[in-house]
Amino acid sequence: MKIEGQPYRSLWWSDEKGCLEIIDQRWLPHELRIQEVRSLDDYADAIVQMRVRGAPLIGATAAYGLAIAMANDPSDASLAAAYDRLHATRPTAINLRWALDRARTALAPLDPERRAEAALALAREIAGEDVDINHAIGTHGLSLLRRLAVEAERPLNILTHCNAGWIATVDWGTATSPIYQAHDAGIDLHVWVDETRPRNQGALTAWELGSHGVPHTYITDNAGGHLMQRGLVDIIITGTDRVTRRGDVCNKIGTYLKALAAKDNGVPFWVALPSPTIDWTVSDGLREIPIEQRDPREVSHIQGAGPGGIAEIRVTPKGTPTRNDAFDVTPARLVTGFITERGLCPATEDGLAGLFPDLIARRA
Ligand SMILES: CSC[C@@H](O)[C@@H](O)C(=O)COP(=O)(O)O
Repeated sequence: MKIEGQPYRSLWWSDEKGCLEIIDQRWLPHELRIQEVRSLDDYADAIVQMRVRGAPLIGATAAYGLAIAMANDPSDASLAAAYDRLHATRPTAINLRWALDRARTALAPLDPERRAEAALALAREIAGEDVDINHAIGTHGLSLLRRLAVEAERPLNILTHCNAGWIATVDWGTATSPIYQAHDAGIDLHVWVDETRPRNQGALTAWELGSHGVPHTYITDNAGGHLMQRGLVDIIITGTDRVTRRGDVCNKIGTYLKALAAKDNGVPFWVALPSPTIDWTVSDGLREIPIEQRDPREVSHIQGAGPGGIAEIRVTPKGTPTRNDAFDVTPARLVTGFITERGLCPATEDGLAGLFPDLIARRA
């Protein structure tokens, strides 16, 4: 997508510099900073610190991380250590394990001398596939939005939570891909952007949508139900960090409450789902998906841009205990359906298996 008219991806490999370059998302939406990622430590740090974030982008970054490890030392021990190091960075988004498993399966049988080149080619392939998958999600989502727009007879109001935008992926985004494609197709729409405390990923979504000229309004996390009660939300589209084979959706904290309010108000709740985000090995999202516990400081303090740069201030009394669950699980029964790269389907095991019969063999 474009920033001030110039096309960007969230990461790209520079042959000239011999390293990966990323948009360091900690500085967005205030500053566009590009960072070179060179060592395995840099890769792990980029994911842990959320310089790169969003399930698909974490997966693609990890694939490049394994490639760097193989360039430095292609031995079996190095492959195993790099896998473990990267896998330990963040626990919830399944795309991380998906990308690492795919790379390890491809690299392990190879002669070590061939691993570096093969790992880099595979990382490029994973990044390229992500772009294609997200574009296809957008095409299928566009047909859904087109139908709703005809019924709405006014600008179509879409609500989204967190940032499942192009910077959470390599390009296009998942939840935003239908929005960008609908906007580009001339559909009159407006997006309610949830703030998404504590990391305020909504500000990233607002920055993206603003750069693309998509009409939007930034709202507090608690406003969604109120807007739904007043008929001001026609559809919700979120991304996801992991979907179980029966269709439970793990996504950024607060998603569950939006789904509950949507059910109560008859608002369709759709989830944009790339197939690498399906964890076929688990069924019950509440019991089986590990929820990342992040630094309580993200709750007790807020960050923003001030006259002297980026500033952090405390919002709680000193010493107040805080807890920071980064994700929650929305049971499949609250999800209207999935928008995938192969089309739309209900949030059920049969729905997913019908679209992805070639992938269900990954079931435990
Ligand atoms: C296309 S991204 C889908 C999800 O990864 C996104 O909604 C989300 O929860 C991101 O969480 P984050 O903690 O910012 O990595």
